[in-house]
Amino acid sequence: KEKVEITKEQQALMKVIADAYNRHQIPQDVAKKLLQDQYSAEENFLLLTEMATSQVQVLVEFTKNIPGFLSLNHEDQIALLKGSAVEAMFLRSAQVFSKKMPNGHNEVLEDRIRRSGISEEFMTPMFNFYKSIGVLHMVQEEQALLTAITILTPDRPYVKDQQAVERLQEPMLDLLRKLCVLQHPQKPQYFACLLGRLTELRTLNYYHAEMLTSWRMNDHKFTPLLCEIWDVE
Ligand SMILES: Cc1cc(OCc2c(-c3c(Cl)cncc3Cl)noc2C(C)C)ccc1-c1ccc2c(C(=O)O)cn(C)c2c1
Repeated sequence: KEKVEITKEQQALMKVIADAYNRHQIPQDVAKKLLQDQYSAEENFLLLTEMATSQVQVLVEFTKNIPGFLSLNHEDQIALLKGSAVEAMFLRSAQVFSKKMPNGHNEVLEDRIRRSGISEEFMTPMFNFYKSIGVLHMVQEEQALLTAITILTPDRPYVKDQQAVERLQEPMLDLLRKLCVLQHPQKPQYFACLLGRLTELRTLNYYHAEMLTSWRMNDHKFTPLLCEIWDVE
């Protein structure tokens, strides 16, 4: 049986990524609005839009803390953020559902998502993904690393220096593999399972593009930040 050891620099990398992940969260006043405001499809959409906008800001801050990210070519930094934003946000919202938010937030959040003008055909894959993340019971470090790995996907559209991105992603993948062996010794397939979720995430990009189109057909407005990161309007 291979003895898995986390090196000193891997411990340092883990700390940087986990701290950045924990430091950047949606402000409580935004999350709290979930329970307060009204319930019409209009209000739900506006609230989700506000949460998504806040989540993108959180994501940008987290990304800037990934060692080496800021020394990448600037256009590539933008290409990585735009290419991974939806996936990172699905990952985050899935973890929010599975981490059992306080006093019934989950039901409220689920209800608002279900009644925000998203058509049924996208609900199923979305909530299936939430469930498939939930059953994994990921620890914070795994969630943080998986998010960093998603952001550092070399083959996003318009990325010029893919090798430079691979060089940043590889140490994260190696660290996550070791972490999975140490955290889930009874599940040897756990690491492979996590990577499988990244593949499932990519399919959600497609559904999300359709969701955006159908919202826009019904004349729903997004914030400038969401328009920029999702190339709408
Ligand atoms: C839960 C959600 C949804 C969301 O986006 C909402 C949307 C999505 C869409 C959809 Cl529905 C599902 N998954 C991903 C996308 Cl991106 N697609 O378009 C929109 C808007 C523009 C209508 C953005 C962010 C959160 C979110 C994230 C983190 C937390 C959090 C914490 O960290 O503690 C506490 N709360 C209440 C959170 C809510």
